[in-house]
Amino acid sequence: MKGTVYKSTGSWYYVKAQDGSFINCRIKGRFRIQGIKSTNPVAVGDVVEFEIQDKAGEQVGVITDIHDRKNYIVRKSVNLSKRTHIIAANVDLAFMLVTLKDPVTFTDFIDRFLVTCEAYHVTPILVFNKIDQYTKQELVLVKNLIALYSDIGYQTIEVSAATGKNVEELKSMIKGKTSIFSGHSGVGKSTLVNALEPGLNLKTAEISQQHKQGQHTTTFAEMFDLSFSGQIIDTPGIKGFGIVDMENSEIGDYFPEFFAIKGDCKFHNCLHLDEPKCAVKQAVEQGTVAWSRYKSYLQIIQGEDENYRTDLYAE
Ligand SMILES: Nc1nc2c(ncn2[C@@H]2O[C@H](COP(=O)(O)OP(=O)(O)OP(=O)(O)O)[C@@H](O)[C@H]2O)c(=O)[nH]1
Ligand SMILES: [Zn+2]
Repeated sequence: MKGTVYKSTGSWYYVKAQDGSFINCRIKGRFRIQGIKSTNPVAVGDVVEFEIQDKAGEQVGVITDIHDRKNYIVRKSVNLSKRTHIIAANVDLAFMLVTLKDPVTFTDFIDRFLVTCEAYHVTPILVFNKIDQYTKQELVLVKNLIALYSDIGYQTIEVSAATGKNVEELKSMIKGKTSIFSGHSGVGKSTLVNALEPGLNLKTAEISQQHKQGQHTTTFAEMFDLSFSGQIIDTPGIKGFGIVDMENSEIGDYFPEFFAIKGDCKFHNCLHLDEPKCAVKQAVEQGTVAWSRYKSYLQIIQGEDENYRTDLYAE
């Protein structure tokens, strides 16, 4: 039988069958997926084949096969092993909530998210939340950022989870799709999702509270059906996505505006660093490519820490 994984605890998988019923499944003993060094062979969002077995009068599912993934999102494993943890598979849209204050979202964080989405073939959408809380001056900064990213070709939307502004528009974007929401703690993920689907209480708040108390909890993603069709994957405790398994030579290609002009670089394998006659660096100098984007690129290529801070908004 075919089904979709809605939840996993590491040893159990909660699978929704095509008839809408849910079955607890285990993985067949020596079941492994070739070519993926991950700590979890099956993830939320995976489409799987399973068999029903009768164990002491109880029906238990056994996952026997996994269908090809359209895409998957990973993060580095917490234990620093070289293996990765698959957060979710078969994701259509990845939303990142951005706020310019309370908390501040810096452009390097946005850019890392976008690069990861490019690499994993997930469509990113930048959601500028808390649009109700900005002064006129701050709104100018928001508009500038929106212009920057929409010029590159990214979808953006201004919303207010508090006042409901553009929540209906956002709803029409997620309708019928499988979406994932990320962003710094406090950007309003839970509030927004509750505005989209009242009653769907995501665990994000609860988990970050646990972090504050210094507890380490292993958290697992979970998928929820939306009443107006579509699914949201809740990923407790995940602010952004890690950049893993990326060669320096491919990072530039995940900046669409760099990719578009790299044919004009003197060297076909230009890394846009110190090479002469680099079209990307020229574009940065001329202002047609944003300096903040180039700066993020340098940070990623130099492997700087994700929490590296810049104060670009002050410029
Ligand atoms: N002014 C304003 N406040 C908002 C808006 N959306 C959320 N908030 C407030 O921002 C705070 C954080 O919101 P949450 O929904 O808990 O944020 P979160 O992203 O889920 O945070 P974590 O659970 O820590 O990841 C709360 O006090 C919300 O009431 C908004 O659109 N406007
Ligand atoms: Zn170049």
